[in-house]
Amino acid sequence: MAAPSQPQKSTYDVIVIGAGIQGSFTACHLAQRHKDTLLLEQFHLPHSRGSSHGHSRIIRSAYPQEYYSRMMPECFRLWQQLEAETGTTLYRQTGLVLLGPPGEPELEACRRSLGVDEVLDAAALAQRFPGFRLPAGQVAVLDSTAGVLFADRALRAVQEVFHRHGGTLRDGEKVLRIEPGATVTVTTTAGVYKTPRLIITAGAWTGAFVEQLGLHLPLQPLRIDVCYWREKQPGSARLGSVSPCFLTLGLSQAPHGIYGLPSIEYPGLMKVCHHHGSPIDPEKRDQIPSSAPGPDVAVLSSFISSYLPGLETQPAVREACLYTNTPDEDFILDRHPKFSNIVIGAGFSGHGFKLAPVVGKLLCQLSLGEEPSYNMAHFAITRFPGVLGAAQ
Ligand SMILES: Cc1cc2nc3c(=O)[nH]c(=O)nc-3n(C[C@H](O)[C@H](O)[C@H](O)COP(=O)(O)OP(=O)(O)OC[C@H]3O[C@@H](n4cnc5c(N)ncnc54)[C@H](O)[C@@H]3O)c2cc1C
Ligand SMILES: O=C(O)[C@@H]1CCCCN1
Repeated sequence: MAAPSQPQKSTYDVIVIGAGIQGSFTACHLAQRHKDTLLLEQFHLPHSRGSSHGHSRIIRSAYPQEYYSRMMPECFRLWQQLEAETGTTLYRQTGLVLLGPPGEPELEACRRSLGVDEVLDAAALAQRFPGFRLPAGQVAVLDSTAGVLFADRALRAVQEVFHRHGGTLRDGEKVLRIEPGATVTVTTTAGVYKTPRLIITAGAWTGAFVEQLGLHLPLQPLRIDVCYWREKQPGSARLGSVSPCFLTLGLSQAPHGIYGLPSIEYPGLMKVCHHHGSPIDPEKRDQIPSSAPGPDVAVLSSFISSYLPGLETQPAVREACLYTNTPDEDFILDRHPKFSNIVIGAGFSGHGFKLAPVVGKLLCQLSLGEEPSYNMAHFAITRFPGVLGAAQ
Protein backbone atom coordinates (compact mmCIF):
# COMPACT_ATOMS: atom_id res chain seq x y z
CA MET A 1 0.00 0.00 0.00
CA ALA A 2 1.38 3.44 -0.88
CA ALA A 3 2.18 5.73 2.04
CA PRO A 4 -0.39 8.54 2.39
CA SER A 5 1.06 11.61 0.64
CA GLN A 6 1.84 14.70 2.72
CA PRO A 7 -0.65 17.52 2.10
CA GLN A 8 1.19 20.27 0.19
CA LYS A 9 2.13 23.24 2.34
CA SER A 10 0.08 26.24 1.24
CA THR A 11 1.04 29.21 3.45
CA TYR A 12 4.36 31.09 3.25
CA ASP A 13 5.81 34.29 4.76
CA VAL A 14 6.64 35.52 1.24
CA ILE A 15 5.99 34.25 -2.30
CA VAL A 16 8.22 35.32 -5.21
CA ILE A 17 6.98 34.81 -8.79
CA GLY A 18 9.71 34.16 -11.39
CA ALA A 19 13.01 32.34 -10.79
CA GLY A 20 15.26 34.38 -13.08
CA ILE A 21 18.29 36.07 -11.54
CA GLN A 22 16.22 38.84 -9.89
CA GLY A 23 13.59 36.60 -8.29
CA SER A 24 16.23 34.08 -7.23
CA PHE A 25 18.40 36.68 -5.47
CA THR A 26 15.30 38.23 -3.86
CA ALA A 27 14.15 34.85 -2.56
CA CYS A 28 17.67 34.10 -1.35
CA HIS A 29 17.89 37.34 0.68
CA LEU A 30 14.49 36.53 2.23
CA ALA A 31 15.48 32.98 3.14
CA GLN A 32 18.75 34.28 4.64
CA ARG A 33 16.56 36.59 6.76
CA HIS A 34 14.70 33.45 8.00
CA LYS A 35 11.51 34.13 6.03
CA ASP A 36 9.67 31.02 4.91
CA THR A 37 9.82 31.72 1.17
CA LEU A 38 8.26 30.07 -1.90
CA LEU A 39 9.82 30.81 -5.32
CA LEU A 40 7.57 29.86 -8.26
CA GLU A 41 8.80 29.36 -11.83
CA GLN A 42 6.55 28.60 -14.79
CA PHE A 43 9.15 26.57 -16.73
CA HIS A 44 11.19 23.57 -15.68
CA LEU A 45 14.71 24.73 -14.73
CA PRO A 46 17.10 25.38 -16.31
CA HIS A 47 15.35 27.10 -19.22
CA SER A 48 16.29 29.53 -21.97
CA ARG A 49 12.95 31.28 -22.56
CA GLY A 50 13.59 34.40 -20.44
CA SER A 51 16.46 36.84 -19.77
CA SER A 52 18.86 35.12 -17.37
CA HIS A 53 20.18 32.18 -19.43
CA GLY A 54 23.46 31.90 -21.33
CA HIS A 55 27.06 31.70 -20.18
CA SER A 56 28.03 35.30 -19.74
CA ARG A 57 27.09 38.82 -18.68
CA ILE A 58 29.18 41.98 -18.27
CA ILE A 59 29.90 43.34 -14.80
CA ARG A 60 31.51 46.78 -14.61
CA SER A 61 31.98 49.67 -12.22
CA ALA A 62 31.60 52.27 -14.99
CA TYR A 63 28.05 53.64 -15.22
CA PRO A 64 26.89 56.97 -16.62
CA GLN A 65 24.28 57.20 -13.82
CA GLU A 66 25.74 57.49 -10.34
CA TYR A 67 22.69 55.80 -8.77
CA TYR A 68 23.91 52.55 -10.40
CA SER A 69 27.67 53.09 -10.00
CA ARG A 70 27.09 53.65 -6.25
CA MET A 71 25.61 50.12 -6.00
CA MET A 72 28.51 48.43 -7.77
CA PRO A 73 30.97 48.04 -4.85
CA GLU A 74 28.29 46.15 -2.90
CA CYS A 75 27.40 44.08 -6.00
CA PHE A 76 31.03 43.01 -6.45
CA ARG A 77 31.18 42.10 -2.74
CA LEU A 78 27.96 40.05 -2.84
CA TRP A 79 29.04 38.21 -6.01
CA GLN A 80 32.31 37.33 -4.26
CA GLN A 81 30.38 36.15 -1.21
CA LEU A 82 28.25 33.88 -3.42
CA GLU A 83 31.42 32.43 -4.95
CA ALA A 84 32.79 31.72 -1.47
CA GLU A 85 29.52 30.22 -0.18
CA THR A 86 29.16 27.84 -3.11
CA GLY A 87 32.83 27.17 -3.83
CA THR A 88 32.37 28.13 -7.50
CA THR A 89 34.03 30.66 -9.78
CA LEU A 90 31.39 33.04 -11.08
CA TYR A 91 33.52 35.94 -12.31
CA ARG A 92 36.50 36.48 -14.58
CA GLN A 93 38.18 39.88 -14.59
CA THR A 94 38.88 40.86 -18.19
CA GLY A 95 38.62 44.67 -18.12
CA LEU A 96 36.17 46.61 -20.30
CA VAL A 97 36.83 49.37 -22.81
CA LEU A 98 34.23 52.06 -23.33
CA LEU A 99 34.50 53.40 -26.88
CA GLY A 100 33.14 56.76 -28.10
CA PRO A 101 33.89 60.24 -29.35
CA PRO A 102 36.05 62.33 -26.96
CA GLY A 103 33.87 64.40 -24.64
CA GLU A 104 30.75 62.25 -25.29
CA PRO A 105 28.61 62.98 -22.18
CA GLU A 106 27.98 59.34 -21.17
CA LEU A 107 31.62 58.45 -21.74
CA GLU A 108 32.67 61.38 -19.57
CA ALA A 109 30.18 60.36 -16.87
CA CYS A 110 31.59 56.82 -16.91
CA ARG A 111 35.12 58.17 -16.64
CA ARG A 112 34.06 60.24 -13.61
CA SER A 113 32.34 57.19 -12.06
CA LEU A 114 35.66 55.33 -12.34
CA GLY A 115 37.68 58.25 -11.02
CA VAL A 116 40.19 57.87 -13.89
CA ASP A 117 41.73 60.62 -15.99
CA GLU A 118 43.31 58.48 -18.65
CA VAL A 119 41.76 58.35 -22.13
CA LEU A 120 43.32 55.93 -24.62
CA ASP A 121 43.79 56.93 -28.26
CA ALA A 122 43.88 54.45 -31.16
CA ALA A 123 47.60 53.66 -30.76
CA ALA A 124 47.37 53.15 -26.99
CA LEU A 125 44.32 50.90 -27.35
CA ALA A 126 45.93 48.80 -30.12
CA GLN A 127 49.05 48.37 -27.99
CA ARG A 128 47.05 47.16 -25.03
CA PHE A 129 44.42 45.16 -26.94
CA PRO A 130 45.83 44.36 -30.41
CA GLY A 131 42.50 43.07 -31.80
CA PHE A 132 40.85 46.52 -31.61
CA ARG A 133 41.05 49.30 -34.25
CA LEU A 134 39.75 52.71 -33.24
CA PRO A 135 38.56 54.81 -36.20
CA ALA A 136 39.55 58.49 -36.29
CA GLY A 137 37.59 60.63 -33.84
CA GLN A 138 37.13 57.84 -31.26
CA VAL A 139 38.77 57.27 -27.88
CA ALA A 140 38.62 54.56 -25.23
CA VAL A 141 38.25 54.58 -21.44
CA LEU A 142 39.35 51.48 -19.53
CA ASP A 143 37.39 50.01 -16.61
CA SER A 144 39.92 47.54 -15.27
CA THR A 145 37.54 46.25 -12.55
CA ALA A 146 35.11 44.91 -15.17
CA GLY A 147 34.74 41.37 -16.43
CA VAL A 148 32.41 38.51 -17.15
CA LEU A 149 29.89 36.88 -14.82
CA PHE A 150 29.17 33.23 -15.60
CA ALA A 151 25.41 33.65 -15.83
CA ASP A 152 24.01 30.10 -15.89
CA ARG A 153 26.37 29.04 -13.14
CA ALA A 154 25.46 32.14 -11.09
CA LEU A 155 21.74 31.39 -11.34
CA ARG A 156 22.32 27.82 -10.13
CA ALA A 157 24.54 29.05 -7.29
CA VAL A 158 22.03 31.54 -5.92
CA GLN A 159 19.21 28.97 -6.11
CA GLU A 160 21.44 26.51 -4.25
CA VAL A 161 22.03 29.02 -1.42
CA PHE A 162 18.27 29.74 -1.32
CA HIS A 163 17.62 26.02 -0.93
CA ARG A 164 20.30 25.69 1.76
CA HIS A 165 18.57 28.38 3.81
CA GLY A 166 15.32 26.46 3.75
CA GLY A 167 13.66 28.11 0.73
CA THR A 168 11.19 26.20 -1.48
CA LEU A 169 11.56 26.44 -5.26
CA ARG A 170 8.78 24.98 -7.38
CA ASP A 171 9.50 24.98 -11.09
CA GLY A 172 7.15 23.92 -13.90
CA GLU A 173 4.42 25.73 -11.95
CA LYS A 174 2.91 28.78 -13.60
CA VAL A 175 1.05 31.43 -11.60
CA LEU A 176 -2.35 31.96 -13.17
CA ARG A 177 -4.08 34.38 -10.81
CA ILE A 178 -3.46 36.71 -7.89
CA GLU A 179 -6.15 37.93 -5.53
CA PRO A 180 -4.83 40.93 -3.56
CA GLY A 181 -5.73 41.64 0.06
CA ALA A 182 -4.11 41.59 3.50
CA THR A 183 -3.59 37.93 2.66
CA VAL A 184 -2.77 37.44 -1.02
CA THR A 185 -4.10 34.31 -2.74
CA VAL A 186 -1.86 32.91 -5.49
CA THR A 187 -3.37 30.30 -7.83
CA THR A 188 -0.98 28.24 -9.94
CA THR A 189 -1.30 25.36 -12.37
CA ALA A 190 -0.72 23.05 -9.37
CA GLY A 191 -2.27 24.63 -6.30
CA VAL A 192 -3.45 27.60 -4.27
CA TYR A 193 -1.16 29.44 -1.81
CA LYS A 194 -1.68 32.19 0.76
CA THR A 195 0.84 34.81 1.81
CA PRO A 196 0.93 38.22 3.49
CA ARG A 197 3.69 39.38 1.05
CA LEU A 198 4.08 38.84 -2.67
CA ILE A 199 6.96 39.83 -4.98
CA ILE A 200 6.60 39.75 -8.78
CA THR A 201 9.83 39.35 -10.78
CA ALA A 202 8.33 37.83 -13.92
CA GLY A 203 10.75 39.34 -16.48
CA ALA A 204 9.24 39.93 -19.93
CA TRP A 205 5.88 38.52 -18.72
CA THR A 206 5.47 41.17 -15.98
CA GLY A 207 3.59 43.82 -18.03
CA ALA A 208 0.76 41.49 -19.11
CA PHE A 209 0.77 39.73 -15.72
CA VAL A 210 0.21 42.83 -13.55
CA GLU A 211 -2.74 44.01 -15.68
CA GLN A 212 -4.91 41.74 -13.44
CA LEU A 213 -3.84 44.01 -10.55
CA GLY A 214 -5.08 47.13 -12.40
CA LEU A 215 -1.52 48.20 -13.21
CA HIS A 216 -0.47 49.36 -16.68
CA LEU A 217 3.33 49.41 -16.68
CA PRO A 218 5.12 50.74 -19.79
CA LEU A 219 7.23 47.60 -20.25
CA GLN A 220 8.39 46.60 -23.74
CA PRO A 221 9.83 43.11 -24.25
CA LEU A 222 12.51 43.00 -26.97
CA ARG A 223 13.99 39.96 -28.63
CA ILE A 224 17.79 40.30 -28.76
CA ASP A 225 19.94 38.52 -31.31
CA VAL A 226 22.90 37.13 -29.39
CA CYS A 227 25.62 36.77 -32.04
CA TYR A 228 29.02 35.04 -31.87
CA TRP A 229 31.74 35.80 -34.45
CA ARG A 230 34.64 33.57 -35.46
CA GLU A 231 38.26 34.72 -35.56
CA LYS A 232 39.59 34.71 -39.14
CA GLN A 233 42.91 33.19 -37.95
CA PRO A 234 42.36 31.32 -34.69
CA GLY A 235 44.30 33.05 -31.87
CA SER A 236 45.99 35.68 -34.03
CA ALA A 237 43.72 38.65 -33.30
CA ARG A 238 43.78 38.07 -29.52
CA LEU A 239 39.99 38.31 -29.50
CA GLY A 240 37.83 35.18 -29.03
CA SER A 241 38.03 34.02 -25.44
CA VAL A 242 40.93 36.33 -24.43
CA SER A 243 39.41 39.67 -25.42
CA PRO A 244 38.39 42.35 -22.91
CA CYS A 245 34.71 43.35 -22.84
CA PHE A 246 33.73 46.51 -24.70
CA LEU A 247 30.79 48.87 -25.00
CA THR A 248 30.21 51.74 -27.41
CA LEU A 249 28.63 55.04 -26.40
CA GLY A 250 27.38 57.77 -28.74
CA LEU A 251 28.11 55.83 -31.93
CA SER A 252 26.08 57.47 -34.73
CA GLN A 253 25.54 54.22 -36.69
CA ALA A 254 24.32 52.40 -33.55
CA PRO A 255 22.90 54.94 -31.07
CA HIS A 256 21.70 52.18 -28.70
CA GLY A 257 25.24 50.82 -28.46
CA ILE A 258 27.17 47.71 -29.44
CA TYR A 259 28.91 45.51 -26.89
CA GLY A 260 31.16 42.51 -26.80
CA LEU A 261 32.53 39.88 -24.42
CA PRO A 262 35.08 37.13 -24.71
CA SER A 263 33.27 33.85 -25.32
CA ILE A 264 34.07 31.05 -22.94
CA GLU A 265 31.18 28.99 -24.23
CA TYR A 266 32.34 28.79 -27.86
CA PRO A 267 36.16 28.71 -28.09
CA GLY A 268 37.51 30.85 -30.92
CA LEU A 269 34.35 32.94 -31.12
CA MET A 270 33.67 36.37 -29.66
CA LYS A 271 30.21 37.52 -28.52
CA VAL A 272 29.30 40.87 -30.14
CA CYS A 273 25.70 42.13 -29.90
CA HIS A 274 23.53 45.15 -30.53
CA HIS A 275 22.05 46.65 -27.35
CA HIS A 276 18.66 46.71 -29.04
CA GLY A 277 16.16 44.31 -30.58
CA SER A 278 12.70 43.69 -32.01
CA PRO A 279 9.53 44.28 -29.95
CA ILE A 280 7.85 40.94 -29.24
CA ASP A 281 5.32 39.13 -27.08
CA PRO A 282 7.38 36.68 -24.93
CA GLU A 283 4.80 33.97 -25.72
CA LYS A 284 5.60 34.39 -29.44
CA ARG A 285 9.36 34.86 -29.24
CA ASP A 286 10.20 32.40 -31.99
CA GLN A 287 7.69 33.63 -34.51
CA ILE A 288 10.35 36.01 -35.89
CA PRO A 289 12.22 33.81 -38.37
CA SER A 290 15.71 33.41 -36.90
CA SER A 291 17.21 32.32 -40.24
CA ALA A 292 16.88 35.75 -41.90
CA PRO A 293 19.75 38.13 -41.08
CA GLY A 294 17.90 40.99 -39.33
CA PRO A 295 18.86 44.67 -39.33
CA ASP A 296 20.85 44.12 -36.11
CA VAL A 297 23.22 41.72 -37.85
CA ALA A 298 23.88 44.27 -40.63
CA VAL A 299 24.79 46.94 -38.02
CA LEU A 300 27.09 44.46 -36.27
CA SER A 301 28.80 43.29 -39.48
CA SER A 302 29.64 46.84 -40.44
CA PHE A 303 30.93 47.62 -36.91
CA ILE A 304 33.09 44.49 -36.88
CA SER A 305 34.77 45.26 -40.20
CA SER A 306 36.00 48.60 -38.87
CA TYR A 307 36.62 47.95 -35.13
CA LEU A 308 37.42 44.21 -34.96
CA PRO A 309 38.98 43.34 -38.33
CA GLY A 310 40.28 39.99 -37.02
CA LEU A 311 36.73 38.61 -36.91
CA GLU A 312 34.66 37.23 -39.77
CA THR A 313 31.79 39.54 -40.72
CA GLN A 314 28.96 36.99 -40.55
CA PRO A 315 27.95 35.48 -37.21
CA ALA A 316 28.87 31.82 -36.64
CA VAL A 317 26.21 31.32 -33.92
CA ARG A 318 22.94 33.17 -33.23
CA GLU A 319 20.83 32.72 -30.11
CA ALA A 320 17.90 34.63 -28.60
CA CYS A 321 17.40 36.41 -25.29
CA LEU A 322 14.82 38.89 -23.98
CA TYR A 323 15.17 42.43 -22.68
CA THR A 324 12.26 44.11 -20.88
CA ASN A 325 12.68 47.84 -21.42
CA THR A 326 11.18 50.80 -19.62
CA PRO A 327 10.98 54.13 -21.53
CA ASP A 328 13.93 55.56 -19.54
CA GLU A 329 15.76 52.20 -19.23
CA ASP A 330 15.79 52.52 -15.43
CA PHE A 331 14.48 49.59 -13.39
CA ILE A 332 11.09 49.36 -11.67
CA LEU A 333 11.62 48.44 -7.99
CA ASP A 334 8.58 49.47 -6.02
CA ARG A 335 5.43 48.53 -4.14
CA HIS A 336 2.15 48.36 -6.03
CA PRO A 337 0.63 51.87 -5.63
CA LYS A 338 -2.63 50.40 -4.25
CA PHE A 339 -1.57 47.08 -2.69
CA SER A 340 1.52 47.83 -0.63
CA ASN A 341 2.14 44.16 0.24
CA ILE A 342 2.77 43.43 -3.46
CA VAL A 343 6.25 44.43 -4.66
CA ILE A 344 7.37 44.53 -8.30
CA GLY A 345 10.88 44.21 -9.74
CA ALA A 346 10.91 44.59 -13.53
CA GLY A 347 12.11 46.59 -16.54
CA PHE A 348 15.78 45.66 -16.22
CA SER A 349 16.32 47.00 -19.76
CA GLY A 350 19.26 44.77 -20.65
CA HIS A 351 21.55 45.76 -17.76
CA GLY A 352 20.16 44.06 -14.66
CA PHE A 353 22.25 40.92 -14.20
CA LYS A 354 25.33 42.45 -12.51
CA LEU A 355 23.06 44.42 -10.15
CA ALA A 356 20.88 41.43 -9.13
CA PRO A 357 22.49 40.93 -5.67
CA VAL A 358 21.55 44.50 -4.67
CA VAL A 359 18.22 44.44 -6.55
CA GLY A 360 17.30 41.32 -4.56
CA LYS A 361 18.25 43.01 -1.31
CA LEU A 362 16.16 46.10 -2.16
CA LEU A 363 13.08 44.05 -3.16
CA CYS A 364 13.45 42.09 0.08
CA GLN A 365 13.64 45.33 2.10
CA LEU A 366 10.59 46.81 0.31
CA SER A 367 8.61 43.65 0.95
CA LEU A 368 9.49 43.55 4.66
CA GLY A 369 8.52 47.23 5.07
CA GLU A 370 12.10 48.34 5.78
CA GLU A 371 13.88 51.49 4.62
CA PRO A 372 15.76 50.53 1.42
CA SER A 373 19.56 50.88 1.53
CA TYR A 374 19.68 53.10 -1.60
CA ASN A 375 17.70 56.06 -2.91
CA MET A 376 14.74 54.54 -4.80
CA ALA A 377 13.47 57.68 -6.58
CA HIS A 378 14.67 56.54 -10.02
CA PHE A 379 12.92 53.18 -9.66
CA ALA A 380 9.44 54.39 -8.61
CA ILE A 381 6.38 53.13 -10.48
CA THR A 382 4.74 56.56 -10.21
CA ARG A 383 7.42 58.17 -12.43
CA PHE A 384 5.21 56.88 -15.27
CA PRO A 385 1.89 58.69 -15.69
CA GLY A 386 -1.37 56.71 -15.90
CA VAL A 387 -0.15 53.43 -14.40
CA LEU A 388 -3.44 52.98 -12.54
CA GLY A 389 -5.52 53.91 -15.62
CA ALA A 390 -8.88 55.63 -15.18
CA ALA A 391 -9.13 54.51 -11.53
CA GLN A 392 -6.13 56.70 -10.56
C1 LIG B 1 21.36 39.24 -24.64
C2 LIG B 1 21.37 39.84 -23.26
C3 LIG B 1 22.53 40.39 -22.78
C4 LIG B 1 22.57 40.96 -21.53
N1 LIG B 1 23.75 41.44 -21.08
C5 LIG B 1 23.85 41.90 -19.81
C6 LIG B 1 25.09 42.25 -19.30
O1 LIG B 1 26.11 42.16 -19.98
N2 LIG B 1 25.16 42.69 -18.01
C7 LIG B 1 24.06 42.79 -17.23
O2 LIG B 1 24.18 43.22 -16.09
N3 LIG B 1 22.84 42.46 -17.69
C8 LIG B 1 22.71 42.00 -18.96
N4 LIG B 1 21.51 41.60 -19.46
C9 LIG B 1 20.30 41.79 -18.65
C10 LIG B 1 20.03 40.69 -17.64
O3 LIG B 1 20.33 39.44 -18.17
C11 LIG B 1 18.56 40.82 -17.21
O4 LIG B 1 18.35 42.13 -16.70
C12 LIG B 1 18.17 39.82 -16.17
O5 LIG B 1 18.49 38.51 -16.57
C13 LIG B 1 16.67 39.92 -15.91
O6 LIG B 1 16.30 38.91 -14.99
P1 LIG B 1 14.80 38.69 -14.55
O7 LIG B 1 14.87 37.77 -13.39
O8 LIG B 1 14.09 39.99 -14.41
O9 LIG B 1 14.09 37.98 -15.82
P2 LIG B 1 14.01 36.45 -16.24
O10 LIG B 1 15.32 35.81 -16.19
O11 LIG B 1 13.29 36.37 -17.54
O12 LIG B 1 13.13 35.79 -15.09
C14 LIG B 1 11.74 35.95 -15.02
C15 LIG B 1 11.17 34.57 -14.77
O13 LIG B 1 9.78 34.69 -14.46
C16 LIG B 1 9.15 33.52 -14.95
N5 LIG B 1 7.71 33.77 -15.03
C17 LIG B 1 7.08 34.68 -15.82
N6 LIG B 1 5.75 34.61 -15.63
C18 LIG B 1 5.53 33.64 -14.70
C19 LIG B 1 4.36 33.10 -14.11
N7 LIG B 1 3.13 33.54 -14.43
N8 LIG B 1 4.49 32.11 -13.19
C20 LIG B 1 5.73 31.65 -12.84
N9 LIG B 1 6.87 32.12 -13.40
C21 LIG B 1 6.78 33.12 -14.31
C22 LIG B 1 9.82 33.34 -16.31
O14 LIG B 1 9.64 32.07 -16.84
C23 LIG B 1 11.26 33.67 -15.99
O15 LIG B 1 12.02 32.52 -15.67
C24 LIG B 1 21.42 41.01 -20.72
C25 LIG B 1 20.23 40.46 -21.20
C26 LIG B 1 20.20 39.85 -22.46
C27 LIG B 1 18.92 39.27 -22.95
O1 LIG C 1 24.83 45.72 -18.55
C1 LIG C 1 25.83 45.77 -19.25
O2 LIG C 1 26.94 46.04 -18.80
C2 LIG C 1 25.69 45.46 -20.72
C3 LIG C 1 26.00 46.67 -21.49
C4 LIG C 1 25.75 46.45 -22.93
C5 LIG C 1 24.42 45.89 -23.19
C6 LIG C 1 24.15 44.69 -22.39
N1 LIG C 1 24.36 44.98 -21.02
